[in-house]
Amino acid sequence: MSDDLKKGLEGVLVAESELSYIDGDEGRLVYRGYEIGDLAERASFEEVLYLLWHGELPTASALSTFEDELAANRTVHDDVLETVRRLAEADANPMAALRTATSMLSAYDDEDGEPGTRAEDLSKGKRITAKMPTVVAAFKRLRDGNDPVAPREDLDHAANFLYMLNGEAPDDKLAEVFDMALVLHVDHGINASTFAAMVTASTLSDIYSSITSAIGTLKGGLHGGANQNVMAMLKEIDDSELSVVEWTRNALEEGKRIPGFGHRVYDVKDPRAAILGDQSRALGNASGELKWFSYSQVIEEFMQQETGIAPNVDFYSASTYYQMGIPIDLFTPIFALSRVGGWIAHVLEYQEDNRLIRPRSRYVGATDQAYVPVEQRE
Ligand SMILES: CC(=O)SCCNC(=O)CCNC(=O)[C@H](O)C(C)(C)COP(=O)(O)OP(=O)(O)OC[C@H]1O[C@@H](n2cnc3c(N)ncnc32)[C@H](O)[C@@H]1OP(=O)(O)O
Ligand SMILES: O=C([O-])CC(=O)C(=O)O
Repeated sequence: MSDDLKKGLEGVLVAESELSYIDGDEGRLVYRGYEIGDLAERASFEEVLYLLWHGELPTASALSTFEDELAANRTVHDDVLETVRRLAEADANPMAALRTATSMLSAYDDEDGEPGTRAEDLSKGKRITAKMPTVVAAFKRLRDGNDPVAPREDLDHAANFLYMLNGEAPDDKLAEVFDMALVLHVDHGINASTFAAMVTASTLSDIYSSITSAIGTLKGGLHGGANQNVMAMLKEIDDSELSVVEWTRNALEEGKRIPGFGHRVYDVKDPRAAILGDQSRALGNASGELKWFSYSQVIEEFMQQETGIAPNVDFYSASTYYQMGIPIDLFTPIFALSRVGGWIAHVLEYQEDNRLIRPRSRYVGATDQAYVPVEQRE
């Protein structure tokens, strides 16, 4: 492979950004100058959304207005709920259902501005961000044979989602852990799904199209879909006769990738994995069942020793969400409920100085072929 061909666009710079800084050697992540650890511990998801979209942390009154605006936009149109019901009855993949419903939401967003402008994309982006949790929670409830629970405006984004999912308001601790997870997942440079959103936006398409592209891209197992695969692995290990180390060693010997490990940018442990690992351990301690955290820790140590490959964000989010009682196939939709904030932020930033994104491939196929009519082909 020659030097000018960057398979997977590795290391290729496509934009300047003030949104998130990643130091892959030190394991450091910063949103607009603020360390991820500080934000995870001290800021709410709404505050971080505001920071990403507006460039600075909100004042108390700006935050309150912003929270109210999001909360007032949580309800989704009955037609969309009806489609979600059909998708649930058809046992659709939850990410596919979210992708379809998010796309459908655009038909009921009657703001008629100019796509590709900040005003239009920000106001629609707020509505998408407000409504996606309602879609995911409704899908889960309908799939379980329950009616959807209408959103509550008096709860914050994290607590309201758990309320709509379970039909009862979460205790403060669970709401806090979930809010922290939303903060940790909201942005991460030009990852694959963010790039997908930017490619779509760069054609001057609309923000619903960008978010729909991004949801489809986040779904895959090499990206956001890995969090579900991590939990499936932990459960498979639990069901097997093998020790955690034996299972992991066999998987590596069979040439399998261990979900939740490795990263295009980090050479060391993802800082988000460290924070989520603490949450996973704390939940295990609180319930008295440390199995899922312990398995994860053994895998991490073994992977470090055998391969030097460290965990990424998806590794400990899996056991964290599982211990919160969240169904495994909702882990990636939950990632999307957070990352939508980053997708919107990058679209807004890129469109300040938009240029169509259009890379090239090197043609290595045949040339000078003579066309043969179909009846003469053998
Ligand atoms: C939110 C997120 O998207 S975080 C990432 C979530 N994805 C996963 O956890 C899936 C598992 N991880 C992977 O498949 C990869 O590490 C990726 C896709 C994340 C990054 O891939 P790339 O940057 O293309 O790395 P690449 O595929 O070149 O891997 C480099 C080497 O590490 C190995 N490697 C990378 N990840 C793993 C893994 N999880 N398990 C075992 N080996 C791995 C590869 O086999 C390769 O080895 P080789 O050079 O001997 O062939
Ligand atoms: O940055 C990436 O390539 C993947 C990732 O960790 C994320 O999207 O959060």
